[in-house]
Amino acid sequence: MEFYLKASLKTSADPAAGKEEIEKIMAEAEKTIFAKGAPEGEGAKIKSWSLGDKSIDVELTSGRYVRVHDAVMRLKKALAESIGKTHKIGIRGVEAETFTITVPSEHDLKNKKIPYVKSVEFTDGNLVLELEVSETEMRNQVPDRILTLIEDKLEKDEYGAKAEHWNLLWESEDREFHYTEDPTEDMLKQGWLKRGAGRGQWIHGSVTTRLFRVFEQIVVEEILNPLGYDEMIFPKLVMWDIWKHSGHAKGIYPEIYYVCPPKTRDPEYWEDVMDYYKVTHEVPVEMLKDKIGDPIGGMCYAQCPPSWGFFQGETIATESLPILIFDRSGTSHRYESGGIHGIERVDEFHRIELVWLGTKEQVVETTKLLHERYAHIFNDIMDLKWRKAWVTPWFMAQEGLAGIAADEVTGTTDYEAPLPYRGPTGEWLEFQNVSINGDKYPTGFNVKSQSGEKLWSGCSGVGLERWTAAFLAQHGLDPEKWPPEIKKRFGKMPKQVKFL
Ligand SMILES: Nc1ncnc2c1ncn2[C@@H]1O[C@H](COS(=O)(=O)NC(=O)[C@@H](N)CO)[C@@H](O)[C@H]1O
Ligand SMILES: [Zn+2]
Repeated sequence: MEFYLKASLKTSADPAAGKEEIEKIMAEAEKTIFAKGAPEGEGAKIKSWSLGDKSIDVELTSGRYVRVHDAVMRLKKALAESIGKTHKIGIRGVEAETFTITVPSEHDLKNKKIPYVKSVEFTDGNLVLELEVSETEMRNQVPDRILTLIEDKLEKDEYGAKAEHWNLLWESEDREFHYTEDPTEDMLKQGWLKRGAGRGQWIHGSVTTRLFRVFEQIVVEEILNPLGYDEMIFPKLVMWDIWKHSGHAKGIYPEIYYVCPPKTRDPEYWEDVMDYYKVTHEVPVEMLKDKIGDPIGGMCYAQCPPSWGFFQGETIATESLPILIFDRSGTSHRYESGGIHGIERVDEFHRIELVWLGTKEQVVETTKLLHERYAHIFNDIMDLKWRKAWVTPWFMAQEGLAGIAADEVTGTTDYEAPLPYRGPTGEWLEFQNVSINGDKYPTGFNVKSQSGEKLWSGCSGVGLERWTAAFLAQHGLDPEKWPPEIKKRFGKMPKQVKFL
């Protein structure tokens, strides 16, 4: 990997007068200003330099230490101090004439439209990127972000785009399944629910709603109350700024439902749209496009990110840690893959999101307690066949990254259940997860602790559609056949609407 920069340092006067000082600085640079912060001999190098009548022209190369754009700023500073004092020659600015980054790669880039990248050439095992950057971009680490972007792409290709990491942690004993139908088909037949007007959207009748609430109540009574979680209400319309801090802005675009505000509330502005509808009974979507503003963000996707707005920029008192909160105040929306998935994969879903925040020890301890409580629910109350696996952390997957986290503590545990109707080799359903997110969110949202110790956090998403899908797929739709605890909590079958 190589950085190359041909730059011209614009001077306020002919630099020839300072030739001696300039020569000295150039001669020593690789041992002094270009060496600081780099392992022995791995700093920036001067390929050539010369004096113009109002500039000092230089060619620099570097590896990943003391990169050429940092090196040229150090050179500018050293030169300005020296010839500025002795000859009153100022350095006006740095102009990058040629800036290239060369990265070894097996193949070309698919997307070549990268900000500040003029061209991408794939020649004999290398990607050669030609950048078009000013001093501002060089100071703002734009070349570094471009290199990171390329290396992430190459790494992801190495892992294989969707190479999800999966390591079995635990599996409950096998159970006999007396029911092997597709519960969604059965529920439709029995009128428990109906498809909504939207893609992957359902309208839940009294029975599935009751079942959601039974599962929710179990989470409240078996986990949230005993472990001391307090309920909060997290925003459900998420602004770009939140997703910038949470990292979602790196890779969430294919799956979010975008939200745009009207350009104005003035009814006159909308009169033509209303008239159009009243006459044609069609919504003039084309007309709407230029009457609504740019997307301000999207519908709730991961559910926990907006909670961080509550802690952002704050220092938390030791007595308040660990913070244990949960939200169940609204829906999450994802533009999921096409095709009909029944209720196990929908575009609009209902989740209880638990978030915990504290020192690393507190977060690890809290996570352990959670795993124990969940096991108790799935083994002793829901009588499920299930397993849990160590997987690519959800926040990496949602930033389009693959692999596993740096340390063995940070990461996501997926809880999965077999759906008998999919057959013995059918894919198991991820029905919830528990994650230790390391210091990602406290750092991302600049949350500090009174003790100064790094804050860690974790989160767990309980998907009510998923719990219901797993439970009904294994136990069927007849409450008489449900585990006693569920049957008791469910009570008498609620009355249902009779359609003729
Ligand atoms: N399309 C979907 N339909 C139904 N439930 C879903 C869908 N996507 C996610 N969920 C539920 O939400 C849970 C967590 O989603 S996640 O993306 O894996 N993880 C996160 O977003 C974390 N913030 C924890 O919620 C999943 O385990 C599942 O129970
Ligand atoms: Zn979360």
